[in-house]
Amino acid sequence: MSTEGSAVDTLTIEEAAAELERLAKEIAHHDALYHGKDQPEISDADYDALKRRNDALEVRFPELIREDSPSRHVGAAPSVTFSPVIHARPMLSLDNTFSQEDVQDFVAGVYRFLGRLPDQSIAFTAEPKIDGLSMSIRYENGRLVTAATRGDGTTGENVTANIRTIAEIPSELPKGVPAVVEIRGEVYMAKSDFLALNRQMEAEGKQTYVNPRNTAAGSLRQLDAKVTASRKLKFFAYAWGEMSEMPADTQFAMVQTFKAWGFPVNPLMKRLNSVADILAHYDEIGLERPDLDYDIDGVVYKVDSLELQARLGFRSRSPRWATAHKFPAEQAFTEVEKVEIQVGRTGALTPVARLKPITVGGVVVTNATLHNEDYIKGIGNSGERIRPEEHDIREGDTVIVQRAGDVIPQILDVVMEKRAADARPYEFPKTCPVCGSHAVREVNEKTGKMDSVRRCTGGFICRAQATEHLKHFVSRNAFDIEGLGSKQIDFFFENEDASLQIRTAPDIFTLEKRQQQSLTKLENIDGFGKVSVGKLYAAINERRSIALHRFIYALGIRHVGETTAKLLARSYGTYAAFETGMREAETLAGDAWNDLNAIEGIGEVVARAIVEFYKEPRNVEVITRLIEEVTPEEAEQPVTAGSPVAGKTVVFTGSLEKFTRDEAKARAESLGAKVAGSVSKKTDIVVAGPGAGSKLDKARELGVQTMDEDEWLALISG
Ligand SMILES: NC(=O)c1ccc[n+]([C@@H]2O[C@H](COP(=O)([O-])OP(=O)(O)OC[C@H]3O[C@@H](n4cnc5c(N)ncnc54)[C@H](O)[C@@H]3O)[C@@H](O)[C@H]2O)c1
Ligand SMILES: [Zn+2]
Repeated sequence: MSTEGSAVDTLTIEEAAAELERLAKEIAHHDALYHGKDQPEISDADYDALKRRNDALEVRFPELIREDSPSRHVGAAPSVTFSPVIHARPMLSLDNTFSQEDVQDFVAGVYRFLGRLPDQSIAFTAEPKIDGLSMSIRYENGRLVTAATRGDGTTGENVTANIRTIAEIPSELPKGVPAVVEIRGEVYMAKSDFLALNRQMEAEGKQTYVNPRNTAAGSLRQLDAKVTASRKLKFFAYAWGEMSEMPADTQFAMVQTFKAWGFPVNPLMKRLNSVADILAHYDEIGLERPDLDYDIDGVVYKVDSLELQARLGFRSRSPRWATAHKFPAEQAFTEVEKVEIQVGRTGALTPVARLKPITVGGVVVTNATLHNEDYIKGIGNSGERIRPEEHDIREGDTVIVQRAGDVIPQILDVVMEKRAADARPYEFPKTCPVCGSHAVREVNEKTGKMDSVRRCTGGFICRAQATEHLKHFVSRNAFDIEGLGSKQIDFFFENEDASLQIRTAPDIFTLEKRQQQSLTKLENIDGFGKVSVGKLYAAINERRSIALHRFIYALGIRHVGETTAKLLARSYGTYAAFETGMREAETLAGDAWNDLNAIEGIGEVVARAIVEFYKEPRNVEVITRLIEEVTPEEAEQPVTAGSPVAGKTVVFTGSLEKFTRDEAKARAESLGAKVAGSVSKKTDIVVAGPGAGSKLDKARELGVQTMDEDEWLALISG
């Protein structure tokens, strides 16, 4: 992304101008998606990073500030779906601050601008920044007349009918209010209502929503106000537009007046006199955040005196008298409601923290992985301390959760101030919670070190291991059987009726035959039906012949992932040769053992795991039954001789139109090429489809050969 670009200082003026142009386009694109369609395609943190890059460039090159610069604009143009409303006073955005230093600078800037000395104290208000959408509601002679979105700050969308459906917003104000009153604030959806809505969508088989903010905005900007009415939106008043008469002379008193007029206002708003107090309130609000029933993404500070606000005035898109102190990106505080143990395919006991739901980086998070029992105690994989000893994770603890990119959310630390007096250290079970067998931490024979993972020793008697095995067997890169997902596996596994039972992989392939002879018909069972049962059998039968590497991968041998399975398939060629080899290697010595270890990419740990797997008679028995139903194909020997791309490293980027990513990758690999995910000096060829971005730029920068799909096809077929 452009934010990773060179330091601003080293750019030439031409480079800076080009980058500013690109940033203006890119940010406008995201603004339109976020504000116009309520459907962002990048996280707020990524968006903020683009904005910061733009700001930094403009500070360094003020002469390059563009007419269409994102630093001069608010939101996005209003949609033509609604009639326009021209705001009597513009609706602006807020400047952002991200660190304590930023806040100090903001406060110091206010003092400097007003020519005040530090002892001539200026009061500020601090209140949560509600993550919803801003609204301006106009009352004339005490009656609601129009409600408008912010739009581009000057012109908003007329959503009066929709706003009238929100119970919390009064349609009439008490007697004696000024003739013209414009209340501004945030429309939002409560977290609990959001979760309930998603549960309902799920039950109806509809797509669920991503976060409360986009759902609130989408619910409000509806042509049919009935939809809005069904969504239980809420409101906080915190600002104003045109006022024919001012009822108060401070920010704080204004908001209190709104409260008296019947508007909901945020109870966490405070008036404070020093930077230290402001920052303390920020921390306090951060701690309260998980318990609030609405999303907030920071704390807003405003100069309290309206007279001083007027003197400070505005920049092009934001007031000089306010700033939004954002919470750190992708992190949030929440509570660990419970620690649960999941048992995996290999018997590993993995602790998972069930969290009080919270949105982190725009996504609702309800779980975080705790990895293993050492991790709970604050010990890392190599035995190093990652948290102080007393910061062990306990049920009921308030914790800091982090989500980075698509990875599973992690717990960074425990907030000790919030720990309950009676919180007890988590006791990791010594037996499998599913089958009750002993769960042990094996000692590595070589290093003498204890494995960080505790495993159930139940093997085949453990229901968790057996079902996870089956789920792995039907997964995308293994047998890939459509219609046989996690839910269905659980259903067939638990079924008491023998004609409907799937306990081991071969049972999948005998299901149809058993069903033909049975009176209990799958198609009569809830959730199946004639058509889907037909489809399921077809999907199963389609896999009666399968690539050897998929077959080996599907067996679920410990440490044998997709890559290892491919290596094995390539070296042994047929399943029979593979199994014979493994059984001959039983003694961990001799030719067969040496052959296995000689395969490049297969180390001793993996080799041992495979041989151990075949020593277990139950495994061999299941595979024997499986082979009666399924035929693993002979592995294709790579035709690399004379291949124009043999030994080359290839990267695919952008959207490919002639084949899927998986297909392109398989084809390249079968021609002896290596397919990599990122571009480096070692890359030989970058194949770029439409929409290719940073990878293509990088390739050009490094002088790597680039081509489009057609050129690639010509190369490999010529
Ligand atoms: N992910 C994306 O693609 C994308 C695109 C555009 C914007 N965004 C996100 O939207 C935000 C930028 O939008 P913005 O220009 O509306 O600025 P902003 O949301 O950062 O700040 C201004 C807004 O804060 C709101 N607000 C909430 N509580 C308030 C309070 N107590 N007092 C005053 N104002 C309060 C108001 O609606 C105001 O308009 C950023 O968080 C950005 O990350 C994301
Ligand atoms: Zn078990």
